[in-house]
Amino acid sequence: MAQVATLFVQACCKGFNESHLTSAIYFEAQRGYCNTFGRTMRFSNFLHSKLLKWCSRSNHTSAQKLLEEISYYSTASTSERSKFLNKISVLMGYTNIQDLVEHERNRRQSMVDTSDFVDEFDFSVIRGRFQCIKVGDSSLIGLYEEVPEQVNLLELESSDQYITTSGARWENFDSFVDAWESLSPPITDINSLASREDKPFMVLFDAQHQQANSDAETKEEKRDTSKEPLKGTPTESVLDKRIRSLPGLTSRQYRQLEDSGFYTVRKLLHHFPRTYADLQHAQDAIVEGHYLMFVGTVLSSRGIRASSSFSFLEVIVGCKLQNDAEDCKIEDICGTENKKTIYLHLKKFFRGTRFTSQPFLRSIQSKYKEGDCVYVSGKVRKMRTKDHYEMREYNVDTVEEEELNANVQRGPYPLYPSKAGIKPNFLSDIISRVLKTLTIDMDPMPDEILKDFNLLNLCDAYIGIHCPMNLNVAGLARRRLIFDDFFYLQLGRLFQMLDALGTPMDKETLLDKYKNHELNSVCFDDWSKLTKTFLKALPYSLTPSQQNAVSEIIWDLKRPVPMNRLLQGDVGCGKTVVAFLACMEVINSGFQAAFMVPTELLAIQHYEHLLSFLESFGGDECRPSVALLTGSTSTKQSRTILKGLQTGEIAMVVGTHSLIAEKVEFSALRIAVIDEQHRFGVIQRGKFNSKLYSVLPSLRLNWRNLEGSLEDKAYMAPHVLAMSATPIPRTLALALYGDMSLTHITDLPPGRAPIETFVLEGNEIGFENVFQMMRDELITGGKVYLVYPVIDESEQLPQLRAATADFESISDKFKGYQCGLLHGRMSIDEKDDALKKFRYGETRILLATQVIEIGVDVPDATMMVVMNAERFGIAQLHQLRGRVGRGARKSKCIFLSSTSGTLDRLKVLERSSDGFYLANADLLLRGPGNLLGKKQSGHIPEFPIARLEIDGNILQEAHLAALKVLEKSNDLQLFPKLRAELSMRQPLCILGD
Ligand SMILES: Nc1ncnc2c1ncn2[C@@H]1O[C@H](COP(=O)(O)OP(=O)(O)OP(=O)(O)O)[C@@H](O)[C@H]1O
Repeated sequence: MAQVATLFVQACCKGFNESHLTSAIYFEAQRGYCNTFGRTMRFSNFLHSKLLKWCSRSNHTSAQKLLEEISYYSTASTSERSKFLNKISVLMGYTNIQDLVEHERNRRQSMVDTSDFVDEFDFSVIRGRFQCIKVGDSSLIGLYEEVPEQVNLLELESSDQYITTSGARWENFDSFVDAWESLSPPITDINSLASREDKPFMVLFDAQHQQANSDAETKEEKRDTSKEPLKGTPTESVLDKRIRSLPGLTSRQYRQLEDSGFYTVRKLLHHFPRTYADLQHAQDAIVEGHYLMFVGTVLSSRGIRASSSFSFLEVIVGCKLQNDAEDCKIEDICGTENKKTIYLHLKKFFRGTRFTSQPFLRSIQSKYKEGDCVYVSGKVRKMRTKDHYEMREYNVDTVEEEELNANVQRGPYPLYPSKAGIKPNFLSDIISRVLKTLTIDMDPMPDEILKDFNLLNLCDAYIGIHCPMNLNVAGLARRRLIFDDFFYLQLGRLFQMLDALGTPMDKETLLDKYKNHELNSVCFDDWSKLTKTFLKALPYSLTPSQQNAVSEIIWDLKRPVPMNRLLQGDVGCGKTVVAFLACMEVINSGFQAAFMVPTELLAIQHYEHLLSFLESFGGDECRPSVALLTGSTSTKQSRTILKGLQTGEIAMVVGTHSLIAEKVEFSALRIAVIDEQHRFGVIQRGKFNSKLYSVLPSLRLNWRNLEGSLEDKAYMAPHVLAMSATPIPRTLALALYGDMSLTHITDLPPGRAPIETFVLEGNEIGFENVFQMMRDELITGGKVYLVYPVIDESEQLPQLRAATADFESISDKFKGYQCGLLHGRMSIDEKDDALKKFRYGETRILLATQVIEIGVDVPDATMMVVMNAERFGIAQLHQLRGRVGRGARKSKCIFLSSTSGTLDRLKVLERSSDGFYLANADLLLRGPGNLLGKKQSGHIPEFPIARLEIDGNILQEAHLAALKVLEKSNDLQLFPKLRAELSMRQPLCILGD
C-alpha cells in the first residue's frame, strides 16, 4: 500500500522515469486494479503525464490512442483497467502485463539482494515537488488512501524494505496511528481507527515522530472503538464507523457488504438512490412520446431469437388504470372498480450471434418473474392493438407490494442501483436502519454556515436523500451533500495554500484575494498601449461586464504563474472581443498569442474580424502581424506561418486544432485562447502546455518592446483562457482540480432586443404561418436561417426534413430572394463562400445544418426557423437561436416540431432566454431521477451527485463558506470537527499532475 503512494508522489516528481511507471503498474496489478476513486484518479493522472511525454516526444500513435482511453481509467471496471494496462505494458516493450509483473518482481528481488532499492525513493525530490506534503524530517504526509481489504504480501515486504533502507522507519499500522496522534492531535477521527482493514488513509512519517507515542492504553482504546455504540462525538464521526458496528446483521451480510466496498457507514450512506419513483404521479394520462411512470405486474418475460444474429427480450407488464380514457389517474391498484388493464411491452434488442444462444436468452428472461410487482418508467409508443404500448428506453425496478401501497400515499420511493451483486432492496433496508442511528450533532459544519447558506443539517440531509417526504426535500438534501463535496474540496485547497504561507499577513492577503473580487483586476489605466489602441479601433464600447472581464484577465496575465481561466457568458454576449484584448495585452509585452477554435469556419470568421479591427488602427500605430492556420491552409502557406511563429515574426495565430500539432513551434507563446472549449478534449487543451516558452536572447520578436520588456527568464507554460457559452462536466472538473478561475460576462451588448420565440407544430398550418413570417421578414430587409437536422433525406427517417431536399422548393417559394446552402459535407472554401454571401446580403435565406451552431456571427440575420426541433437538445437549440438577435434589429426564432407530443418540452424556450436556466431545464426534462443516476450529461465522476449545469452556484457558495471558515481560523483549530472531517475526505486535488 505504502509504495503505491510513494510511487504516485514519485510519478509527479522531476525524477520520474519509465521504471517508475513499471513499478506503478506492477503495484496496481498486484492490488487487483483497485477501484477507489482517489487512487485510480492519481494513478491515471500519472499515467497520463507519462503518456503525454511519449506522445509529444515521438507522436506515438498508440500512445495517442491510450491517452484518449486514460480519461476513463478511474471509472473503468477492473477488467477494462487490466486490459488497458496490458496495452501499456505492450507499448513499453513487454509481451503483456504478466510479463511486466514478472520482470518487475525479478528486478525488485535482485535490488533487494543488492540493497539498491532505496535509490528509487528520494524524499528531497518529493519535498521539492509538494511543499504541502511533508516528509523526512518534517511532519507527516497525509495521502489519503483506501486501504484494501487484503494487502498483498509482496507489498508489505517491500514497504519494510523501503523503510529500513531509506532511514525513515515505517512500522505497522498501529504505530503510525500513534505517531499521527502525537503529531496532529486535532485530527481526532484517526482515533477511531480500529484496524488496517477499514480506514481510508495512508500516512508516511518520520522515525523520530513515530517514537513519540507508544502509549499502549491509547492503542487499546483505539482498537475498541468499533464496539462502541453508534453515536456522534466531537472526536469521532459516526460516518466512519465500520459497517460491522451496525447491529443486527449476520456475518455473511457483513462480509457481503464489505466485499462490495461498504466498509463504513459513510460508504453505505453515500450509495444514493438512482432515482425516485413518484408513485403519486404514476400513470398520469398516457401521451404518446412522453416520459411516463407505471406500476404493474409482470405478466411474461421472454428472450426471443429472431435470427441467427438477432434476439430480443420482451417483458409484458400489465397495469391497471382507471377506465377513463380522458383521465387515466392512478388509483388503489388492489381495488377492482372501474379499471382497465393496459399492457406495456418492454423491449430490448441484442445483435450478435453470442446473444442468440439459449443460455443467454434464458438468463435475460429470468431477470423478471411472472407476478413481480414492478415500477416502470420510460417513453411510450402506441401499438396497433388497443391498450398495448411499447417501451424501449425504459427502467424497471422490482418493488415490494406492501411498500408500494404505502408509498403511493407517502412520497417518493427511492430506487437504488445494485452494487456488486447486492440487491437494491437489501441495501435500501440496511440504509434505513443506518438512518435511524444518525444524530443531529454528527454534523461537523458550523451552525453559522448552515444558517448563512441555508443548508439542511447533515442528519436531515441523509434522511432527505434516502427517505424524502417529497421531491423538494430530496432536492434540499441533494444540495447539502453536493455542498459538502465542494466545500471540503475548497477548504482543503485553501487550507493547504495557507499552510504553505509563513506570516499571518500573507495568509490574510491570500484570503482577501479570493474574497475580494476587486483586488483581482487591474484598472483601465494599467492596460497596455496596444490593448488600448485595439479598444479604440472597435466600432463599439465594451459593456461593463466585458470591461471587468478584460481587467480580471489582465491581472492574471501580469502574474508570473500561468493563468487558467474560464470566460463564461451566454451566446452573443461578446466573449471574442474580450479574448482579443487579452491577446493584445501579451503581444504588447513582446509575446505571442494563439486563438484556437473548433471549426475552420469560425477560425476564418475570427481572423477576418481581427484583421478588420487591426485595419482600423491609426496610421502611426504599430499593428501586430496575425495569421490564420487551419487544416485547409496550403502547405506553402503553412510553412511560412510555422516559420513566422518559430522566429517570432507572427504575433498572433488564429486556427483550429492544427495549432497544437507538434510541428507548430512558438518562439514565445504566452496566451492560448480556446474558444468553445468543450469541443476540445482535455488532452488537446493540455497540449498547449507542452509549448513552453523560454525567453532567450536569440529569439527577438520583431514587434516586441512596444512597451514592456521581456523580464521573465524562466520557462513557463502559456496562460490559458477558455471560453464557453455552455459549460460541460469536464470544465467543472478542471475548474476544481486545475485551479481554474471563472469570469462571467453577465450583460449583453446594449440595444439587443429579446428574440421572439415561437414553438409550432410542423403541420400544414404551421408551415404556412412560418412562410408568411419569412415573407414579412424578407420584405422588411431581414435575413433568414433555415436549420435542418440532416443534409439529405433518408428512407429510415422519412419524417426528417433535409437541407438539400428543401433547397429547390424554398427557392421556388421565395422567388426574388437568393437562397444559399451550408452543410458539413461542403469544402471549407464552399462553406466560407456561402457564409460570406449571406453576411454581405447576396443571399437572404441560408439553408443550413447544425454547422452554424457555434460562433457564426452575422449580426443582421434576424430570423431563424429550426426544422424538426424535437431532434435537438434544449441547450443546443438555445445555441442555435443565439445566431440571431446579434444586432439592433428585433429578431424571431421559430422551432417547428414534427410531433405534437414534444411541443411542451420545447415551450421552455419560449419562456426563457437564459442559457443556464435552459441547461437546467433540459436536464430536468430528460426525466425524473436523472439528477442522481450516473452516466448522464453533467455528471462528474468524482462528485457522484453534482451536475455541472445546475450546481455551479453551489460550488461558488461552498467556496465562500470555506473562505469564511478559514478567515475565522486559519488552521481550523476552532473547528475541530471540520478538521477531522477534512482529514477523512480524499484530497482529490493534491496529486494531480
Ligand atoms: N460591447 C459591444 N457592443 C456592441 N456589440 C458588441 C459588443 N461586444 C460584442 N459585440 C458584437 O456582438 C456580436 C457577438 O459577439 P461575439 O461573437 O464575441 O459573442 P460570443 O459571446 O462569442 O457569442 P457566441 O457564444 O455565439 O460565439 C458580435 O457581432 C460582436 O461584434
